[in-house]
Amino acid sequence: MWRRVASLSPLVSSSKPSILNQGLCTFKFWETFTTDIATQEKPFITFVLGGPGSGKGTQCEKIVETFGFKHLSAGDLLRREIASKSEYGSMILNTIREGKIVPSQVTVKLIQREMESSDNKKFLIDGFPRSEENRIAFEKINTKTLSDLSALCSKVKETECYIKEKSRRDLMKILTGAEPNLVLFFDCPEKEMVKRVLSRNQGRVDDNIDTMKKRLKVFEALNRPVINYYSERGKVFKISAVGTVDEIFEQVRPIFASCEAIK
Ligand SMILES: Nc1ncnc2c1ncn2[C@@H]1O[C@H](COP(=O)(O)OP(=O)(O)OP(=O)(O)O)[C@@H](O)[C@H]1O
Ligand SMILES: Nc1ccn([C@H]2C[C@H](O)[C@@H](COP(=O)(O)O)O2)c(=O)n1
Ligand SMILES: [Mg+2]
Repeated sequence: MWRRVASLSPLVSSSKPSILNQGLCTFKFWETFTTDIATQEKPFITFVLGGPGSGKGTQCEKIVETFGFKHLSAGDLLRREIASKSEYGSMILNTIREGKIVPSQVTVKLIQREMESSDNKKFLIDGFPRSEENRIAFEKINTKTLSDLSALCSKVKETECYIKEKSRRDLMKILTGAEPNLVLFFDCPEKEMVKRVLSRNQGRVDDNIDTMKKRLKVFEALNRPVINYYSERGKVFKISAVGTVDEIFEQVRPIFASCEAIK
């Protein structure tokens, strides 16, 4: 299970060591602290990107079946909010109808809630980040983790346990997960995406030609820069989304099959 930093806090609330046993305590504390962190399972995060109707959701189902990921579709989480008539429901509905992007704090909160309540640590985050704003907001979840850890380390110093600056930084690196492990990009011609969306038949409010035109523009203007950002960091696997579902999956399969981290 993915354990959160907060679960470590009881470790630092133990009473201050006496002068005599301080060295031993420091050693034991450090050993326990680092072992606990090292054995912590970091989430394995895959972002699944591509234009509207490129087949992200369809391929995610196959990845789940084959590799046992937890699938989190940002669009599905937002539609669930609409259906549950939550406080943001009508704002989300209007935004989706307009083919625009819902404010990041709403979407990130929904994703974060699902991640934190999942026993599965392998996540497929489908349709997110849709914009640079989304991407940066997601990174901030982890920055918060970082500052939690910073506070934790200061507390450790207060109890006179000795942590070298370098160790502290290494620790932070181990615990943070701001970046996805990899990004799948389903590359599909616009004409094909339009055809697929207009014949999807799932009663979605955005599956009509007017909204679709807007979504395609938003994809180019806001989502493309995110794909470029991760491309520059060598994280993007570009997949040709033309062909049968099985043919496309045969391009996806080797990416995960060769990935030791998810076994
Ligand atoms: N390779 C394919 N060939 C033909 N049709 C496909 C293919 N893959 C998916 N589809 C169909 O195209 C439609 C869109 O697919 P899907 O819902 O997976 O796309 P998506 O990228 O998740 O879209 P959105 O961003 O709008 O949620 C669905 O009706 C799906 O069954
Ligand atoms: N990160 C996201 C993901 C989705 N939305 C909104 C806007 C999309 O057009 C709509 C449908 O998403 P899909 O099912 O196509 O992935 O949901 C968003 O605002 N932000
Ligand atoms: Mg989808």
